[in-house]
Amino acid sequence: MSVQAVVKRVTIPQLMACKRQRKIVALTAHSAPVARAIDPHVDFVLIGDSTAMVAYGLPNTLSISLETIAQHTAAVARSTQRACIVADLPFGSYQESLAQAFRSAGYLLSQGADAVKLEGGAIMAETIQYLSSRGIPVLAHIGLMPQYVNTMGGYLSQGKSPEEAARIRADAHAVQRAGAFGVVLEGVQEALAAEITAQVSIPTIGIGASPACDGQILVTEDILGLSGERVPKFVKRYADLDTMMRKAVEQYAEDVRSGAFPEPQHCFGVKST
Ligand SMILES: Nc1nc(=O)c2c([nH]1)NC[C@@H]1CN(c3ccc(C(=O)N[C@@H](CCC(=O)O)C(=O)O)cc3)CN21
Ligand SMILES: CC(C)C(=O)C(=O)O
Ligand SMILES: [Mg+2]
Repeated sequence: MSVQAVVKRVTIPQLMACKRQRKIVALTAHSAPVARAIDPHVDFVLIGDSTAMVAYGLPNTLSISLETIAQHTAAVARSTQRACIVADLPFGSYQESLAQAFRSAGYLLSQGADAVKLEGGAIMAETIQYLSSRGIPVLAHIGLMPQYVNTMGGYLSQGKSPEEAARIRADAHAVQRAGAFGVVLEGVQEALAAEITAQVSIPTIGIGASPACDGQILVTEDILGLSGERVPKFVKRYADLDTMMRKAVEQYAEDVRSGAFPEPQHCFGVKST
């Protein structure tokens, strides 16, 4: 029998049980080093379609493929032991039909995801019901939905008018009824987030949605200072890794040019004859 300690991943029922007990902590990751760094500290890690923007320099999240999300999901799953793995279903991989959604979500689970996330409320209820009743846990994402950037006309906070707030409230109830294990609330005001969090029995995960939510998620590059100057208003920067990287690379370049690097300890011994 192995003496190696078996670290069990956080399960979906464990995440659900956090509701009103303790805050759920989540961050995004798409690479091994970031996944290793966040694994001990988060309840779940999201392989977000924001990878399109923060890792591939694309202008929005619309053009990242299922295959690319799958590759990053496999990398993150290999590099973590503890955190639950949630992968974003990218734009175009689930809206066409229930069969397409199951095929895409099933593929992400085969690559190491424990659950998938998809954008949409009432409009996606049938899909959420289809997947969750067939063994694929679904995290819903409502409010500001980046895959709707073209119909919204930008990344605008949602639920400001009473009609919009009522729609988001109805979306939260619809995804709960459909079987979502949780719901991401993005870019909604505190009063609405607090009301939804109090009304639904599944955990709410906020991003730009106030401390009233049952948990919080942010894009890791944003908190590390690796996503450029323009970050959403809701981001808090905890480090400036961009400056650290630039300084390290500048020093390396200087050392190569001056001959200060490599030193003897960086060289393989030359056998004297
Ligand atoms: N790096 C990164 N971080 C994110 O949080 C993120 C992504 N990328 N890509 C996908 C979406 C896009 N997101 C965004 C992007 C910008 C704003 C933003 O700047 N919003 C304005 C408010 C606009 C308004 O309501 O008028 C802001 O000032 O925060 C919000 C969410 C969140 N997601
Ligand atoms: C909720 C968030 C952070 C998301 O969907 C993403 O990073 O793609
Ligand atoms: Mg996303």
